[in-house]
Amino acid sequence: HSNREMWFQDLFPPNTCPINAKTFYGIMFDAGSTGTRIHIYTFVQKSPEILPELEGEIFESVKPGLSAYADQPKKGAESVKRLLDMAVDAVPPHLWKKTPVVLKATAGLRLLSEEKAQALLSEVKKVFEESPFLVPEDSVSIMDGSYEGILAWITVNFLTGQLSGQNQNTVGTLDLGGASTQITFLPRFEETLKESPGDFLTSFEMFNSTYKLYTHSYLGFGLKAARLATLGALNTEVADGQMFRSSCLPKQLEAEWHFGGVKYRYGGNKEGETGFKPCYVEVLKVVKGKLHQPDEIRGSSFYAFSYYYDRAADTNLIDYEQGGVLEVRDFERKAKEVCDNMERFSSASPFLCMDLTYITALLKEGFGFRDNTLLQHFVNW
Ligand SMILES: O=c1[nH]cnc2c1ncn2[C@@H]1O[C@H](COP(=O)(O)OP(=O)(O)O)[C@@H](O)[C@H]1O
Ligand SMILES: [Ca+2]
Repeated sequence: HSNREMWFQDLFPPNTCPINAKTFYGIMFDAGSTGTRIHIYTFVQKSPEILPELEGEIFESVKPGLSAYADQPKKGAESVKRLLDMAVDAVPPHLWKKTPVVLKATAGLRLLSEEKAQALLSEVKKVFEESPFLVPEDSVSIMDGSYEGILAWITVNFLTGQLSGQNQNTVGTLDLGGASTQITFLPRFEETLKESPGDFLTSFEMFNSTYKLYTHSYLGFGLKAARLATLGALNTEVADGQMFRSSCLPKQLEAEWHFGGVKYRYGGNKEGETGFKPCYVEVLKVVKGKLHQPDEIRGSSFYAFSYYYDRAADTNLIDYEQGGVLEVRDFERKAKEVCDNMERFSSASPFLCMDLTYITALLKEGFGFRDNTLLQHFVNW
């Protein structure tokens, strides 16, 4: 659309003329703990009475996430600026002023101190305000954990057609991020509603139905945060040169790792034990008794994505493009295989054993899933 078309738009009554179909754009940043992603959406409104349709999306991402710039907020904001420059090219200039730009940060920023998180958010806000786009009130913020779970649940159940029509067979969702993990489902039993802590239940309305969902975000239980917890390095002051060791890592390994702007040195149990058994004991300390276990989920199947998907695909449990269905015990089987043959898998990530063991423990001992609970692995969006 160009300015040339505008002068005659008024001549036609709305929705009689297809030229009246309006295109507009929206820019949304997902500031995750491991990376920042931009989604540039194109919508078309064919007539004023119906909801606009999503016509297209441009996606790009950068690593690391904003929280890695905890001590350099301006540099963090620059990483956002580089992505935003793509939107300047993608959106036609005459729509810049009408195109809203928002950024929602998740667990990486939740783990930072209030001051560091705010400094990052306010530098990003400056970048937005210097851009030609529309900057709504509250455009840069940390997303509430329960909203994060609900968003994933809506997306998956909407895409699979469970929210339209009569028979709504909704499926619960499991999201394993870098710093936090979410579980969300629609309770079917009165028991679940009665037994759940009040802040685990959220009602919302959509498409003329009210949904009361069970949802919770566990901060510090994302895959990367769990690595630190297993190493005993989460929420501790790290002394200079301090070494964190684990039986979940290759014996001879010694390396460095940056997370949330902090440098960690870690390595294997040079002298001590290595393998699935001692690793499971270590990981169990991180999850045991720390999560609420709703009885109802033991037998139901769930959609799993993010790092559940990535690690399942990395180890050929599922196809990288297609996804697939797994049982909880498949993760355990794979964890044993990798942990008890670490040399063979050392070309992949040195954390593969720890990650798979953590996923197994989180599912079984954390949430209380059965060995045969089905997990449908949904392609990450
Ligand atoms: O565009 C995306 N949308 C949703 N998840 C994504 C996207 N890109 C990557 N992911 C997945 O999210 C996981 C990383 O989590 P993230 O960085 O969002 O941490 P957080 O949710 O704890 O803040 C990885 O498994 C990654 O594959
Ligand atoms: Ca995420």
